[in-house]
Amino acid sequence: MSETTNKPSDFALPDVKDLKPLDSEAETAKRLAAYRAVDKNIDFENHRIIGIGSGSTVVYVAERLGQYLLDPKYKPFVEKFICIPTGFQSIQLILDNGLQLGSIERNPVIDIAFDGADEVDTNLQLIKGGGACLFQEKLVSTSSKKFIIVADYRKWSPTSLGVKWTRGVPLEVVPSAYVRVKSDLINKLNCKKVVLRQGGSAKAGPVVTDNNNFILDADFGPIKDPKSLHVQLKLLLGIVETGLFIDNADIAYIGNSDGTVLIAPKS
Ligand SMILES: O=C[C@H](O)[C@H](O)[C@H](O)COP(=O)(O)O
Repeated sequence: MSETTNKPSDFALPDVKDLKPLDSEAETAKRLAAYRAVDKNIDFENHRIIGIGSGSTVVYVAERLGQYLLDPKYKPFVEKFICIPTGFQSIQLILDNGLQLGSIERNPVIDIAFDGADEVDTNLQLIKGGGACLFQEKLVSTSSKKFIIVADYRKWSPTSLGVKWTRGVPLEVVPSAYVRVKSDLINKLNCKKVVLRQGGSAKAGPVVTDNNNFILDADFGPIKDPKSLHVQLKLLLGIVETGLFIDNADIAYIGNSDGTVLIAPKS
């Protein structure tokens, strides 16, 4: 029987620099950040449990891992990886790229996790949850020995959080408590504006998270002390988790439009 020419051993892992640009500068920058983060941080011999986040940037993390899986040199390692998802979309990314799906219940300690962010400041404090996935993302990222952010240049804030991401801090709330939380945010925490996130044209009524909760977007303007705000928010009854990820990320890979990557380690 003759061998096909398209067998996996013909696969050559592409260098991100050699790939054609995508439809927009931002999309190309996302791919660059994600590929570079995977290339520089995966330890094929020692990593086994890998966290895969949510959103449009982490798509390229899963894609890159899928490419390693096709390369005979890396396949024996990557096929043993157990990937821990942060939500429904993340499960699909893992499966679509041929990776092995695991659960955080079976694998409560994660070697390394990758995720996107809506805003990243110079201390690597983050706003996340723009895609309504924050609770499971935080469960995975805080269970990881190393947590890596991948993002494009629009997410990097050299001043403070709340400057680039102006839609407000995403808060996952128990549905029956959303009116109470809204009122507490305004009256107790001087929040400027709170919006119950809506499904828009794709769904009549509010967004419902993977945990069957609602999302409130709470605008505090520029956030001087994200840690203290996070602690205050957690004291309000009804808030399950906040989109402020504090002292969690170890390093951020920020793709620039000129083809460079800003690598920001935790200080
Ligand atoms: O809820 C969504 C997540 O926190 C995402 O990781 C975040 O919104 C960044 O998404 P993207 O990579 O699409 O900008």
